[in-house]
Amino acid sequence: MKIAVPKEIKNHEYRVALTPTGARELVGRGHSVSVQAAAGEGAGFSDSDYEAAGAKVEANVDALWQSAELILKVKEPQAEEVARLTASQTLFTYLHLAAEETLTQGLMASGATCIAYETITDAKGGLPLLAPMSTVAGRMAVQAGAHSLEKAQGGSGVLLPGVPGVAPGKVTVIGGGVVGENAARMALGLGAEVTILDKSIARLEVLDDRYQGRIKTVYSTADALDQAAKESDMIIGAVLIPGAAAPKLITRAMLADMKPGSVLVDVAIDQGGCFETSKPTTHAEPTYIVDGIVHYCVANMPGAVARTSTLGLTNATLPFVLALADKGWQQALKDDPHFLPGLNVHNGQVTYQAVADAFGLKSIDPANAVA
Ligand SMILES: NC(=O)C1=CN([C@@H]2O[C@H](COP(=O)(O)OP(=O)(O)OC[C@H]3O[C@@H](n4cnc5c(N)ncnc54)[C@H](O)[C@@H]3O)[C@@H](O)[C@H]2O)C=CC1
Ligand SMILES: CC(=O)C(=O)O
Ligand SMILES: [Mg+2]
Repeated sequence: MKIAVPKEIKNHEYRVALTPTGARELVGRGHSVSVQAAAGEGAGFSDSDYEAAGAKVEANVDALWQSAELILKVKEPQAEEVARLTASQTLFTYLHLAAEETLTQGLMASGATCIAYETITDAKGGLPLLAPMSTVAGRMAVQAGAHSLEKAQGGSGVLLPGVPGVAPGKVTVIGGGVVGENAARMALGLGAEVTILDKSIARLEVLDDRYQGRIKTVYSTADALDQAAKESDMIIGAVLIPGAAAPKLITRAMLADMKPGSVLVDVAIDQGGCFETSKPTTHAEPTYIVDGIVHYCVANMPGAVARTSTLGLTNATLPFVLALADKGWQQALKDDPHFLPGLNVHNGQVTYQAVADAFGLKSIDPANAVA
């Protein structure tokens, strides 16, 4: 199969979808791999590393896209990339479509087969291609939030660990999944007072058992959210309803109850965000202030630590990439019931229910698309 790896063009996105190690695996199985010149640079991989692995380095972007059967990316295609997609091509990348109607329409119009990393499942009920980047983003959320608490960033001037004689800052994490647990761990390590809110009792049980009271667990209700707004120095939004738009859990009215200069870090922004006042930001300008509350809403947080993130992401994606290349997308998805829900758009139709629901579209069963 002819596989192309474009250089990412989203603002401050330095990850790459395939490492030289992955290229070597694909080439060894008889596939042809073209990598856009300098695509791996931000993650520490040179063009010559890819050439040594048997890949072709392509400087001509038009040629790269036109010759590809399978396109491997990290972030959702930007407008100029959507315009390049054709009906015969398969795209494998993060898509987060429920937050992006224009992108959804563009992918439908392209006719391409679009498989999302974030809706692939595993036997344990997890999201194995989202988890490594959720781990990164959760760990980053606290360092981004701690920086945002500094006065120069518009923050309240609270140091999370406090000092002897001065109480630590309070961090509330809404959603105790992969992002949430990793954020809580970092906040705990810094010495903050940490509370996790979740709707899943089973998940709260796991966290309670794992942290033995060092992290407080609270069942997420409107009352619990009100209290979190009043008391927290930092609230981290880490909820997910797979594939769907995030519920708005902190409203604009609630900002008035927060302490001035407190910080909202909305990691769930890639699914539209879980705070009413969130809007996507970039690493170039990560924060903005609404009603005295600092908002950090970067939609591609892991891109900033591209070396670690690329290695973590490609470890998880490679088995799926190999299956797509070896079998073709239809057979690969047919053979693996956890790969099948990755299919979001095919032949002009949405194949993921939560995405169709977000825009009032009709979805078709992915099983019918591969039949
Ligand atoms: N901004 C960025 O750069 C990145 C964003 N993310 C995003 O972070 C979000 C969280 O991802 P994961 O932790 O992997 O998901 P996850 O599925 O592991 O955890 C989500 C948790 O939210 C809980 N939840 C759902 N609805 C809730 C509600 N109304 N109230 C309280 N808890 C609720 C669930 O029970 C679950 O425990 C996703 O939107 C993901 O796409 C992930 C990586 C990078
Ligand atoms: C999950 C995601 O959107 C990211 O890693 O950028
Ligand atoms: Mg996006």
